[in-house]
Amino acid sequence: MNILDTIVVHKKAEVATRKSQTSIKELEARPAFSIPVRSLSDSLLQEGSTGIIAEFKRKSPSKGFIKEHANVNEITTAYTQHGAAALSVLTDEKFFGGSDEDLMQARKNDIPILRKDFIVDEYQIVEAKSIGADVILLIAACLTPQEVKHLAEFARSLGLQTILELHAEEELAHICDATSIVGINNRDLKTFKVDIERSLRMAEKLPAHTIKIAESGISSIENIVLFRKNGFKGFLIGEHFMKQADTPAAFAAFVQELQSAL
Ligand SMILES: O=C(O)c1ccccc1NCC(=O)[C@H](O)[C@H](O)COP(=O)(O)O
Repeated sequence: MNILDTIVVHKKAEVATRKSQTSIKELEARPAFSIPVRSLSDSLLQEGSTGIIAEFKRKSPSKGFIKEHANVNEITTAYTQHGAAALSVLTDEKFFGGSDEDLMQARKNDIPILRKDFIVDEYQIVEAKSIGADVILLIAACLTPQEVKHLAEFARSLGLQTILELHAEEELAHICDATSIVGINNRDLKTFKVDIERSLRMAEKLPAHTIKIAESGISSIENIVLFRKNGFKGFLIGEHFMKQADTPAAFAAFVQELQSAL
């Protein structure tokens, strides 16, 4: 079994356990469930936006530990203060060392937050809203087109936006009305190989109105300038910032350099 299949099997079991512990009614009663949702598309399309979706990521299946004891408050606050367009917080514990608590801490910041997890069930979308997320991710490689449509429409009914993550041309059939934001993952989630050109090749195939996000393996200003020239509005970056000894300072310097390059 490849890593993505392993994660999905684990996630389905985890969701079953969580459902037996906390009802939908209890999730809906949490204060964060009722707070206004921030729009990712508005933030990415805003004049002068850096477009950076800055990710808080302690470890990953491809790299192991990146920053095991990272402080979520310190890092997400610095990302926000220094110009991130949005935050991405991994909530998967087993494979990424994240937690719902990390996202709840990050919610102190007033910019859109992506719950970065492996969503296979409506329950996780209610849960995302109940911990303060504004956006969910649906990964085409682990869902059918019908499941994507159903889950994206469900997210929309709760006021949440969806990023549909694609990796291969065959997955273009997963695009639907409720998925106007599409992320192209440069990392093959089965082999971990990163190919920055993948975003550029796939971008040409997307419907014209799509808001395009390049994901994974982005580590330079040149990468972002090239993606922008090709119509990308968003850039999901985790490892490059998290692996720096001083993540807040490295992020601030990166944004400053980006702004002078644009
Ligand atoms: O990052 C991984 O190793 C990984 C492995 C299997 C499934 C998903 C994985 N990552 C999730 C992501 O999509 C990235 O965290 C995100 O795009 C940021 O990528 P990066 O800037 O390369 O950390």
